[in-house]
Amino acid sequence: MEKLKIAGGYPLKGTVRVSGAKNSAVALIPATILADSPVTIEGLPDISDVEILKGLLEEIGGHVKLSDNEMTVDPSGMISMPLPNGKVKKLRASYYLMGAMLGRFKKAVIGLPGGCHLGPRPIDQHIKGFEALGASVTNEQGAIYLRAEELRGARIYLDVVSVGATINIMLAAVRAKGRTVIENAAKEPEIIDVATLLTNMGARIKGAGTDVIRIDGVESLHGCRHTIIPDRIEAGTYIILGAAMGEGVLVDNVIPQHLESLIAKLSEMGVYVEAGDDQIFVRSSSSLKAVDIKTLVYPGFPTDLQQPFTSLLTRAEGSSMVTDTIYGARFKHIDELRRMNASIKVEGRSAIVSGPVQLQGAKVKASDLRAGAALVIAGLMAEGITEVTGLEHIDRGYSNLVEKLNGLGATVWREAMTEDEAEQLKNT
Ligand SMILES: CC(=O)N[C@H]1[C@@H](OP(=O)(O)OP(=O)(O)OC[C@H]2O[C@@H](n3ccc(=O)[nH]c3=O)[C@H](O)[C@@H]2O)O[C@H](CO)[C@@H](O)[C@@H]1O
Ligand SMILES: C=C(OP(=O)(O)O)C(=O)O
Repeated sequence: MEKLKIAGGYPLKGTVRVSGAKNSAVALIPATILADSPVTIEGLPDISDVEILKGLLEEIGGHVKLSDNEMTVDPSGMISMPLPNGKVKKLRASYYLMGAMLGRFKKAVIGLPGGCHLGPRPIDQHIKGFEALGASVTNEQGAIYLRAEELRGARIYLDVVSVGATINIMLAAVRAKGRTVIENAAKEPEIIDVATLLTNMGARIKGAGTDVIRIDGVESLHGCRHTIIPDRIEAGTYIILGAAMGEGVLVDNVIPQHLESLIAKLSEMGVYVEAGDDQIFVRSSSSLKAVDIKTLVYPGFPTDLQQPFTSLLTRAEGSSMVTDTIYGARFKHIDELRRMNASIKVEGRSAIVSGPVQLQGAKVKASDLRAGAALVIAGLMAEGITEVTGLEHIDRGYSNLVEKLNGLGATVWREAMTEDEAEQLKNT
């Protein structure tokens, strides 16, 4: 087991290149199951979620090659192998195996997913969608059993705007008979990316990126080549870091339109942010103003940037309110930030940050992926050395983090934990 050590307090400068989007990758890879010939995806991030999905596709008989961030999946030999346990529990997005395997084989057994613990994360809307398409869905000892004689297009209104349910229903519907209409669909850029791949595979999808998606089912799908979109959350994390500590940080390979809510909030704080075609330049300021943020579905402020943004707010003058309307309990990073001298109160779905304070290095633990990002940013802002444990969460979503940070002039390194430290961590 390893920990991350950060020597904080130094300004950052230079260029950082953003990798492919985790939340696209984890849907694009299962989507390849639906084809009958090889699919190649370019620009995948070096993250554990991608490795785990590769292993899962191999378990069901896929031939998968992954090198230089490019994955080619030959799905022709795949079978509907039950996956009730094991790797499926290591990530959230294993739920996309349900839609993709149901779409291709009309049956699937998939264990309930893992992923970040952000409070309750039900999948009732996914199940509602599968049932509307004609599947019977049961939960047996923690695994979801899906079976259908045939899948028939249906009109499905999502009671909750859900990224996962929107994509999962698309996956199940592309090879169903007739037309499926998803109403109140999520509009995140990753949904458009998945629809683009499926369309290149021969699917007929209209309206991805709006709240009504129409899918006309086709008999079969074929292989193709697809380039993934850049990760707007990874980009946002480096932009926030640039806003906190940057003497001039250029974040390269971004789609600035995906980050408008973040850019607006940073400008309101007094951060210098300039968006180019596929780059964003950011420079901190000696005094930052407090702002309130409320997370919302896209194009609102992303919940996945709420935790990293909270670290930045510790430097702002005054009181900032952070409200998470998507995950009301996504505040496990706050106790750790307090250990680092932050002054933050949690009241219901909101955290109130008082600043400015000078953060101090400390030993902290990442409870989930973006809590990890928040602590890394805090460590870089802090005086002294910070040690972050729980790296398995951070490795789910940040490609080559140490190299990218050190490329900006940070001093960050991974170190093996002693046996005592590893034992202590297990008991916390
Ligand atoms: C792999 C992936 O893409 N993960 C992202 C995805 O997660 P995920 O797809 O799991 O998140 P959803 O968009 O589905 O969740 C949004 C909200 O709807 C609720 N809900 C969701 C589904 C459902 O069937 N019933 C229900 O009540 C959730 O509890 C949550 O409050 O979108 C989240 C919200 O942008 C991001 O934080 C995650 O990074
Ligand atoms: C919550 C996240 O991921 P997941 O849904 O994969 O757990 C995230 O990326 O911040």
